[in-house]
Amino acid sequence: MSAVVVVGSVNADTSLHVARIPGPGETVLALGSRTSPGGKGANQACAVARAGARSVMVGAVGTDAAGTMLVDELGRRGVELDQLLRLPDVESGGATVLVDDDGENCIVVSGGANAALTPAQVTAGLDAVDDVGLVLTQGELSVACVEAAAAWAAAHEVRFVHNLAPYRAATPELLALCDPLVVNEHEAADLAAALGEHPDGTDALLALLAGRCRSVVITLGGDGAAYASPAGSGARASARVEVVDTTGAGDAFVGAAAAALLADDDLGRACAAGVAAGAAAVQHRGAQPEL
Ligand SMILES: Nc1ncnc2c1ncn2[C@@H]1O[C@H](COP(=O)(O)OP(=O)(O)OP(=O)(O)O)[C@@H](O)[C@H]1O
Repeated sequence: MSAVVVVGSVNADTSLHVARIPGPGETVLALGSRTSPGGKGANQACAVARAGARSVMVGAVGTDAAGTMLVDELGRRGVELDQLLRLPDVESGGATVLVDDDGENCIVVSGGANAALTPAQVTAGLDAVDDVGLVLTQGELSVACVEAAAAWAAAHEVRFVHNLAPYRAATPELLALCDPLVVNEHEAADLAAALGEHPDGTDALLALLAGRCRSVVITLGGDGAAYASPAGSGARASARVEVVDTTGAGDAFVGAAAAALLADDDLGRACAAGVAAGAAAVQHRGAQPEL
């Protein structure tokens, strides 16, 4: 059975619920806290599995207790972990997530084992997976690891999907392989600015990025998502739902959309699947639903 292989970060998330997110120099008391599996790669791998597709994780955690928790939790969520390395002498990656009463968040990520992963380990991990149907990456691994995954996908004629989150500079060569590039509105604007352009509005942003990538998706928060590809462009609206916590909404979108693309859905149907998963994600606390 063909797999979505997620080459990405795995973090232990500590989520702190606060009345409001503090400014510089301020201290606030948390109203509650919980530790759960996170990291954009792991969140997306879980979303792929939740969508019913075969999901394989290529990445790294430490040999610490957090690493053991992460392996257990991802396994329980149906993600294949044979290529998730346990690296000695390095801590597992971690993120501290502040979520306020309005569901807004603010996140600090510590790379740990994710930052120690090498491009050669990424390539070896991909080589070891049987029947890779789609390679999915995000911006929390090193640029060199993402480029190694993209190069592997190109060499093996496998679809490459990149979620440029968090935003960072991307080469024209990497962008040209993305099918699609998935970005939110801020990441899209940052990317456009880096290309020396300041297009006004989503349609202009889509047109600009579609010219640099094989296809592009811009997620629009509560408004859903818009897409453009050589086969056509369009938008998928989100259902109006009560927002509890937006953490991981983008990851839920990307994982569900990748699972749909693996099943040969077109980009419009993949966006519809992503929007439905994103709307479900904002209705629970944390990056992933409790099991
Ligand atoms: N308020 C909302 N109501 C319904 N759906 C939402 C809402 N916010 C986000 N979503 C869903 O999640 C998807 C991704 O959201 P968004 O565009 O905010 O990405 P993001 O900034 O990467 O998210 P995050 O960083 O919070 O995980 C949207 O396309 C939509 O489907």
